[in-house]
Amino acid sequence: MDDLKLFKQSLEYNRIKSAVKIVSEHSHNPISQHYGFLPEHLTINNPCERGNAERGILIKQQCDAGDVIYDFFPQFEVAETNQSSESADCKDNLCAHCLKSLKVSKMGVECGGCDGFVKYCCEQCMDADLAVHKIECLFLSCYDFEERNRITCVERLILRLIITLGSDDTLVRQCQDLTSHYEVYLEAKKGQGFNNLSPIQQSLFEVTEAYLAGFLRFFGCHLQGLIKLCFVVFVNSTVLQNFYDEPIGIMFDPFFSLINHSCEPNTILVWNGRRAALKALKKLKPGEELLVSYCPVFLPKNERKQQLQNSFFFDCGCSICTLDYDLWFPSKTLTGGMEWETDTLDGQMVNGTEMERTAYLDLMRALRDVYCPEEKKGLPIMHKIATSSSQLEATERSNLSTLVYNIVELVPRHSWPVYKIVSLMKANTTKDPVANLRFTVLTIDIESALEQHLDYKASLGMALYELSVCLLKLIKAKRRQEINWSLDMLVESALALALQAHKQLKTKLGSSLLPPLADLKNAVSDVMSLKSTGIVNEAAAGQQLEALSQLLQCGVNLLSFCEPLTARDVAEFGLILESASVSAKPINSNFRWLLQI
Ligand SMILES: C[S@@+](CC[C@H](N)C(=O)[O-])C[C@H]1O[C@@H](n2cnc3c(N)ncnc32)[C@H](O)[C@@H]1O
Repeated sequence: MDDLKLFKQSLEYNRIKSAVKIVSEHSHNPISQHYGFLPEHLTINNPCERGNAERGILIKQQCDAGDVIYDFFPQFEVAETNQSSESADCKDNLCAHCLKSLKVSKMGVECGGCDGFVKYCCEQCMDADLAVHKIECLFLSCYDFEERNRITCVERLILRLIITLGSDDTLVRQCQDLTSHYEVYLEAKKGQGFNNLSPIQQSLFEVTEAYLAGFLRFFGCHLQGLIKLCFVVFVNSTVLQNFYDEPIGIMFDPFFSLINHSCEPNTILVWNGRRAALKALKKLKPGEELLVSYCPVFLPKNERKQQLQNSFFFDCGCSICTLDYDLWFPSKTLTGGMEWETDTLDGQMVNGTEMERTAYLDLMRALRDVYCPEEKKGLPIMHKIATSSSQLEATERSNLSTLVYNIVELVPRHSWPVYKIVSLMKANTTKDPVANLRFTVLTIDIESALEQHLDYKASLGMALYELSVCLLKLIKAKRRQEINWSLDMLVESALALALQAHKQLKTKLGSSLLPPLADLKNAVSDVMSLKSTGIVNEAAAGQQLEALSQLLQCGVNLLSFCEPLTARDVAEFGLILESASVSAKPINSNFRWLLQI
């Protein structure tokens, strides 16, 4: 009798089937019973013990920005099936158990049963994964080579979850109780099918049908439970990242799943191999809820809301989505009804009339207030820098104040791009915890960074770099659309910063000590001349992006002057640039006047 037949007659198979059935039933137990090993400083907030609308994780004690709140190995992790444009890491070069690079270990072991589809770095890892993989392997063996290579990491994670349920009662109860929103799928099936859903949800539901067909064929069991498990994974899983914040697969951890989303999160997940650390982005008081972001926070509000609805099936009710303006791009309220998405006003038109120009100026001023709503925070920060940097001359102090002021205005302090830089910087600084902390803190709060005696050169370099990366992220986000005013606005600000940074470094350090900055001036004048000639064609857009890349390189140089970067970091920066290349669209503007703000 072959292995598959034997398995289907086994006790294990029957246990899995009954676990799937239990998952589909309503839970009658208080959730806290399913999470026996909570860290002491965390608690589950579950006001009505069974409803989940307000359920989340609270911290019981105070913690500081940068502190690790929860350090864990996620219960399930599966690497991408194929290499993607965003990362070279995938299941073919990562150990399926410990996720270490197979290139480094050099002693890879392949599973013969599934023709090497699953690989490990050593025999120990293979043995540790055996209990789950022996069944996963039977499943994979039902497919030919090409079909198997189309199996996604999400499908594999659901499969591994189903298999594990057979031997883990706690997991069964947790899955029974986790939010899944699978009723959205059931209702769509009952009603008019998937036609009324957004295109992204339609394709997700179609993929779900394919997954379900495979699982039903193999396990021959309870459809309702299988559907719920697919949705438990959709709603509760998170992108698995490597040390460089590149997406390399998917992870699911039942405790981490209880953390709610906010577009203004107070925590962030940082990766180091298989280990995930949830870090505080700001000081947290006892009783405060931990919040992570499930989507990029620097997108405009309507895009964030759409992403959350498409992927997690909820309407975001976080502190900034409930504001009646868009914190990141508050154009609707402030530009008399123009929306970022549909805004066709380009630089040309803005230059066109005095009224439009004034509208944009107003927008800029308003942005300044929105980012610092409490007490126009930019001003005290400027003051603090000016008074604490006693070694600076008056003009330098005032320039630096303006510089920091601009950053506070333009970049949300918890912005993702900043975190990207930090993780890249980590490669250099992990050996030095103080330096590491210094960069972490910078991403969280400029004010407290100053208290950490962040040095002058580093802040200039970071300032420039932060804005450049922000720009590139924006280009990526706007890939399929026109490069419009918001990008130009940032270009100009980055240029202004670059010029100031260069000038101040020169004054401070003398030309002989300057890092290789010769190209900075060229980069700046390139962009400037493009803008002032007002050329409107594809080549001009391409050249501008090129000039921007150079600007970014200058940021890297400035940084490497402070802390040498590794070759890998520099290559990473190159990758960011590459992935930012857009199909060039006309750039119409001359925003020189923005520099006067
Ligand atoms: C990963 S779960 C988080 C834990 C969830 N509260 C629970 O008790 O199971 C994600 C789900 O929580 C709810 N949720 C999380 N953040 C939210 C937010 N900002 N606004 C509205 N609902 C949210 C949504 O139902 C979402 O699909």
